[in-house]
Amino acid sequence: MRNDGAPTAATLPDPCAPVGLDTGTALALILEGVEAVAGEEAVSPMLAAGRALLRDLPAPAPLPPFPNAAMDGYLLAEPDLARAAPFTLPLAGQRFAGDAPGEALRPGTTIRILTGAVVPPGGAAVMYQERCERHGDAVTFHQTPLLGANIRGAGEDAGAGSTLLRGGIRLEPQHLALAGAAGAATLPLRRRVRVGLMSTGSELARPGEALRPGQIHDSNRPMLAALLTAPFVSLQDLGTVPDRPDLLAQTLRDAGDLDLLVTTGAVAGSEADHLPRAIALAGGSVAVQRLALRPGKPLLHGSLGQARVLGFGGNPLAGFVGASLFAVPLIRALAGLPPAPPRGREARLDEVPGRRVDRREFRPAQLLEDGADGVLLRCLGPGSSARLMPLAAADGLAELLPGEPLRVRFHPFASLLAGS
Ligand SMILES: Nc1nc2c(c(=O)[nH]1)N[C@H]1C(S)=C(S)[C@@H](COP(=O)(O)OP(=O)(O)OC[C@H]3O[C@@H](n4cnc5c(N)ncnc54)[C@H](O)[C@@H]3O)O[C@H]1N2
Ligand code: MOO
Repeated sequence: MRNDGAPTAATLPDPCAPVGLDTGTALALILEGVEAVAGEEAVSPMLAAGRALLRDLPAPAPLPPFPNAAMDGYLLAEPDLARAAPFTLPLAGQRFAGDAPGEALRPGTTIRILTGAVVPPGGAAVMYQERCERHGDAVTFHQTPLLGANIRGAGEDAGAGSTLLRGGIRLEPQHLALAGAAGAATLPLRRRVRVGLMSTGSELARPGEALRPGQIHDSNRPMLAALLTAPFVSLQDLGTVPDRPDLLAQTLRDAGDLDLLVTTGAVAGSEADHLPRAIALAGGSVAVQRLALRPGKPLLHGSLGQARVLGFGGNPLAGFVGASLFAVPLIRALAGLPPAPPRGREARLDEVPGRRVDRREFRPAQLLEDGADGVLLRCLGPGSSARLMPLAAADGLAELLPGEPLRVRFHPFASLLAGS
């Protein structure tokens, strides 16, 4: 934790110091002691996609609950399955999906039955209609079905009381079909992770506001809001706050209950970087670490009340990389999901990028080829973490590997989103 006021040799980061902490160690520190947020919400399966289920979901009844037809056709009783086709039977009724089972099927008769309709007692097989011919009140069968043909048995999918979904899983469409089939009006979900987003900098004007000399508009909050949005996240926008410890501290005090505060700017340790002090004024405790990472060398990490705090450098690409490497795994851990830091895919570059550093480095990259010969990328832009146009034109980030001129790992943008 550094103090406000004039910088001293002790408070300024030393540019000649060894490159810094590796990102794996930094993530381990960030995740140390993190537990999934406590608190439960009952949520309709219509709105539950992408969130963690807290408890096992048992089947309240067998699935399907009754034997039913798997095809549109005609129902036969067991004694009639011994007949040699073709043979003709009188039509004794009909069952559509949603009808009650009704009377038992009498041997020597057939009934019209549609897919999903209850098979009444005595029904032994459905012959699908393509092998039958109806003439008024009689049906000729051109094929004899086997016992049980085209009948879905009660409980064949799941028995009553069996576990349909395990607690802890992230609910995807395939799981929600089962939750729907079980008739669950709501599911017990972990409450959303509350994430606050704040940009710091006296140079930042509000959206729609004309720029005064020396001002720019905020790129980081819209970008981070998009990166960190997920079904299991509730975002709170704390806005842009000038480099003043009192205003920063007041904003933090007003923020309410957060699980994670994500900030950008004011981490390099200059005399205008008041964020660590403001967090201390608001009752928190943070430290700025230097990482072996570009962009994103300075990283602020600590806590404020119940909330974890992560602060990234003000340059937009520093925030992009920091959020992808640290904020997304932390949010996932808080949401009770595996933190899964981005792994990327093997790829190669079409040419050696200039201005490389010997540490983990990320560059905006365009996908040139993705075929049998692997993934070929081109780095865009001059490698400046302030440039936005190369980032917007890219398909993802290329992770340059120390000592490897052309071999990289490719992180498509979609894979870096908290909700991916
Ligand atoms: N002498 C040194 N100077 C700098 C170093 C260093 O190691 N020694 N590191 C550079 C790197 S790398 C970064 S990243 C930044 C980190 O500095 P801060 O986190 O204190 O960020 P600021 O100074 O507030 O801003 C840096 C840069 O980014 C612009 N910015 C800030 N917020 C936003 C925003 N929300 N939207 C768009 N742009 C933003 C800001 O205007 C500055 O241009 O320090 C370097 N300097
Ligand atoms: O964090 Mo700075 O943007 O490394 O380049």
